Amino acid sequence: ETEEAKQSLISFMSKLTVSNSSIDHSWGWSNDTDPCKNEWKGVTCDSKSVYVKKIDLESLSLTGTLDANAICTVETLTRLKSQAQQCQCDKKFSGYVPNSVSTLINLKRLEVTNYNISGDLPDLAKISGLISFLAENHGLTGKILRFNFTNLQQFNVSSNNFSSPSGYAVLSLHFLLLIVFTSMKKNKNDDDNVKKEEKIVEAKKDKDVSVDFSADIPSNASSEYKSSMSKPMRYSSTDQSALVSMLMVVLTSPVVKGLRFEDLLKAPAELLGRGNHGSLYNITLENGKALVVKRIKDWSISSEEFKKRMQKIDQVRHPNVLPLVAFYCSEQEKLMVYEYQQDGSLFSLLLQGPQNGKNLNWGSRLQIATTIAESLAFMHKELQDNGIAHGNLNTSNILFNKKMEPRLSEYCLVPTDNQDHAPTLLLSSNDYKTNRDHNIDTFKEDMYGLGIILLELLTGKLRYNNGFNFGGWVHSVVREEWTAEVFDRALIEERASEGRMVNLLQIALKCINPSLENRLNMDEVSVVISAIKGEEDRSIVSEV
Ligand SMILES: Nc1ncnc2c1ncn2[C@@H]1O[C@H](COP(=O)(O)OP(=O)(O)OP(=O)(O)O)[C@@H](O)[C@H]1O
Repeated sequence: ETEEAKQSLISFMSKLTVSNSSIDHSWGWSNDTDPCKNEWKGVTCDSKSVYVKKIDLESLSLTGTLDANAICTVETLTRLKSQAQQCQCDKKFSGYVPNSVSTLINLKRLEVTNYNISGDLPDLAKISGLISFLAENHGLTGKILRFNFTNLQQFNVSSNNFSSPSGYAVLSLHFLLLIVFTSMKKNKNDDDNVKKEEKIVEAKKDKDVSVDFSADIPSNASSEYKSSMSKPMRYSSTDQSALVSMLMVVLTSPVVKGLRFEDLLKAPAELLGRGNHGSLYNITLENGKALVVKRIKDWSISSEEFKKRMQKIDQVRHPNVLPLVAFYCSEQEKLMVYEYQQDGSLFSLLLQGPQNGKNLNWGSRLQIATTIAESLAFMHKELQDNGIAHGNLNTSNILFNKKMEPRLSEYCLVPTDNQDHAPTLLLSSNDYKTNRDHNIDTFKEDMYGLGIILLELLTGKLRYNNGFNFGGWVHSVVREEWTAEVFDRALIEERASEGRMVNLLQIALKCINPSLENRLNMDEVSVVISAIKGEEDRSIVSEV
């Protein structure tokens, strides 16, 4: 996490206590630890352990002041949950929900029930991705403003002291909103020209009070996604609308037939990550289909060139390269759309260990290495003349299907013709910084990326590790002739063939050779890795 966010969290926790004693040190929440890497109690981070996503204090039996203001700098927060037990209705908590909570644009759930929270209800309309707001049994006051969230699934502010929108005091307003039906009422507005939705909600109330929650909203995507994506979508006539549709190109995939840019805007969106190349969102279309949208950052490539590259990529298909299903391109915005892959990435498998029946034993690691090298060799061969390499090869771009077959995603995100751009994308690790060469060739860079992936598979360690010089570490271990020490313990325990592991290690070291000239090409690498795999297969057959 950033230092600022960490300090905010510490300040937030400092106002809470456990039954009049101080906070348990074993929970973390201290200056010398990191909320994600040191797994602070109650904190959940993203899969790369970089930023805080959720805070759940429900099980910690805390008392004190819930200073929600303190955590408003933790912009990545998607959930804040803190619930006093029903038996603690003497309201040991106090606090308030500040208006600045609306700066938490990624917030999806805010659940603070049974505390002694007072003050006005914050302006929830600004957090358009909110799906749950539970704040029952408080002393919340003020007016419930007109708002409408297409995403909202739960809203409970029972037993508070609100006044109605028209100003009449309403005591103990108790209602549970059930979103029963969403009707789409498309309505073009000449000023902002965004699609509008009208939601029908059913309110079950214990007092005969009607509150109007309907208001027009531009879309139901998270506000960051929505606001960023809607900028280039300002159009003011039917002609321009048609032009916008032309900018959205749906490729040959039957899964998204007829997909329109408006469908992307309208769909609920969840931020999956912010990488070097931009932000990635998971969106769900009305028909239930889940897609991911990569909103590309700072790619100074002409629209024409972008379109050409995308169409070229579409023509070169390999079963282990995730196909692009659509793309969008305007002067301001470039988007790439893929199907959502629910079976995780190589990064998460290496980081979190075996999950959902997936296990990285020696056989599967060798299979993954062989498949990636083969698919890259194929793509490089087919796209050599067009100068299109993957450009961003890393373990989070290797996604699995149910059978644990790897697929490369985001092929072609880096233009080879833009030398100014390429180095910044590639300088994300210290090991590369030390070996950088200004004459970047993205095909060779793919080779470097593959080398690092092979090292990660062999060592079980991840390249991205706070200033850790991964490549340098491997080199030093090998130089000192401690080769066996470099391998993942699990592989040694499994009695994987040391000879074949050393052979693969040698290939990896060749791939990351600082001298670009001396690196092999992908076809050569693929042949050698397949040979190691063939040897392994034969040894298994002969053992049987
Ligand atoms: N099609 C997909 N389906 C499901 N998850 C995906 C898909 N593509 C990427 N992801 C996952 O989403 C997360 C965020 O992806 P993102 O591309 O932003 O990460 P990154 O590769 O580190 O960034 P960048 O490519 O910009 O350097 C990663 O964990 C990645 O594995």
